[in-house]
Amino acid sequence: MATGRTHRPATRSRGIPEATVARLPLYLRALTALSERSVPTVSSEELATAAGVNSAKLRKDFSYLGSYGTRGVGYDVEYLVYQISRELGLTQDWPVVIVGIGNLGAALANYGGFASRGFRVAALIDADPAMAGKPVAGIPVQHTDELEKIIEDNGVSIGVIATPAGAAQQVCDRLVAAGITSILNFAPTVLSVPDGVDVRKVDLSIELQILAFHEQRKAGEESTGHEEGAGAVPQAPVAPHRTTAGGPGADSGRQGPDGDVPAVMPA
Ligand SMILES: NC(=O)c1ccc[n+]([C@@H]2O[C@H](COP(=O)([O-])OP(=O)(O)OC[C@H]3O[C@@H](n4cnc5c(N)ncnc54)[C@H](O)[C@@H]3O)[C@@H](O)[C@H]2O)c1
Repeated sequence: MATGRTHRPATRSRGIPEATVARLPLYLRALTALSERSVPTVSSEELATAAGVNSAKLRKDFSYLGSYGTRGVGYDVEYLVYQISRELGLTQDWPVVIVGIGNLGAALANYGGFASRGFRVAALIDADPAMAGKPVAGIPVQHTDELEKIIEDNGVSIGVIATPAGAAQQVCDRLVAAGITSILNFAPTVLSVPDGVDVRKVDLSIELQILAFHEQRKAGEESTGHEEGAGAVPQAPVAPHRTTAGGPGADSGRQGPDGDVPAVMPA
């Protein structure tokens, strides 16, 4: 964990555990899909399967929201979408800045999923003077010289860092000094931030490494299986499809389909 990183209590001030908060986006994604198909109600079991979590855990999570469903009917999909969106703070617009508009930053800027989830890309910032003024996803890139002014003018509280690792801490420091209190870091480095600033990092290569670990275990199991026929001692079964420790579904005892647990983790 980064030195000086915010230490959040395991339970948020409103009494919702962090593990529950981390699962809310999974429920919301599953519920949004149901809503798009005009499904009016859903049982806890169906929703748990769609979200890739254990249904008892889901019911416990929803009890923190004061949502208990109706016996024999289930949960009202639209109301639950509203409740979870409100709890996650998604009923308001969150302006976001992306710093580092290379391959990844441009891909993020072009990703339509932010806007539909309440995150408006307010500005794109890059240190390369040659990029200044060039539109990416319809937004002109602005130079890092303008960073503080951009954040102030747009009331931005969430920053996305997509710079090379070597520049990330310095970018982070400037973002924080300018008033940013939440950072999503894609650069492969651990950021140090003062108390009160939340950092989440995304590292797809770590996710791949975890998959590689399981592939290796599976391959080992297969070869052991062959030996088994020749009289070898059977191995303990490999745990199916586990996530990164601490992920939203990590303690659920069962996992959903690929991609259910976001490749995002606390810094
Ligand atoms: N987390 C992941 O899963 C993941 C996946 C891909 C890439 N990455 C990381 O994302 C980062 C960007 O990757 P990329 O392929 O887009 O690189 P890139 O070289 O295409 O883009 C980096 C951009 O950052 C800009 N930049 C450099 N220093 C800066 C500074 N101080 N302030 C503002 N902008 C600055 C550069 O001008 C460039 O436009 C790298 O750190 C890379 O390792 C992470």
